[in-house]
Amino acid sequence: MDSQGKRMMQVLSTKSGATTTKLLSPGKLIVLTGPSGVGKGTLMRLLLSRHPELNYSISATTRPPRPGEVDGKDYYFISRDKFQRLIEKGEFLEWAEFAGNLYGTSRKPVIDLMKSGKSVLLEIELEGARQIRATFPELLSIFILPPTFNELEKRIRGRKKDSEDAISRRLKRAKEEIDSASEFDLQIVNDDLETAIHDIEVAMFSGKELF
Ligand SMILES: Nc1ncnc2c1ncn2[C@@H]1O[C@H](COP(=O)(O)OP(=O)(O)OP(=O)(O)O)[C@@H](O)[C@H]1O
Ligand SMILES: Nc1nc2c(ncn2[C@@H]2O[C@H](COP(=O)(O)O)[C@@H](O)[C@H]2O)c(=O)[nH]1
Repeated sequence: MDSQGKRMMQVLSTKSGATTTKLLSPGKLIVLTGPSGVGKGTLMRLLLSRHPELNYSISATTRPPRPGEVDGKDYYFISRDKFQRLIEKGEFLEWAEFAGNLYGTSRKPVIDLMKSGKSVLLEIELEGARQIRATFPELLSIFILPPTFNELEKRIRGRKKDSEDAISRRLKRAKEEIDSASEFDLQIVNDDLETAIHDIEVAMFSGKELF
């Protein structure tokens, strides 16, 4: 088996705590989307730590860094002018305005990873997910839902990272986003974190295009 076709062994944890050996085929694109605060980032970090063959693309944003966020690790924090220039040069695979800031996925790193047979996980908002789905119809797209709207609000507030203005913009947008959940391949409720991870893993490892 050559490096492109090499299937990597992966241990898939199950809800019972038992493990099963699974193979994730390379060169796949998986998109996690859903409202702000639903837990996409938390799920993505867990998936990346458990499945080293998955790759993450660091997004660019015009949002100022939150305390503790690191440029080049959490995001590339850039000015609106620079972001606009990158749009004009066609450097983004997708980009969108969300709650007053611009966010985008750089084209080259994602395409290079996929060309070299690596799998890529993107964690992006609704408009960007739609753009990616139009470009790569074969992708696996997963919409993460909160157990209730009240719980979503509790999570956004609980992380204490956003201003009141940002929280209300995000909650307003969340209602519209949740109404679009059925556009995506799968809808997974992030109530119990381990159950949600398990459900995503099942989709990743048993979807026909992922085997
Ligand atoms: N299953 C869960 N149960 C309870 N709390 C959770 C769960 N999943 C995530 N959280 C918490 O919810 C908060 C928001 O999670 P996170 O930042 O991952 O959301 P997000 O969808 O990535 O948000 P954003 O889109 O704004 O970046 C965090 O404090 C996180 O610890
Ligand atoms: N369309 C894109 N959306 C992105 C990208 N990177 C992150 N995001 C999404 O933006 C919101 C807000 O993020 P936050 O870090 O300010 O809380 C959230 O839904 C992210 O998933 C991207 O490259 N493109």
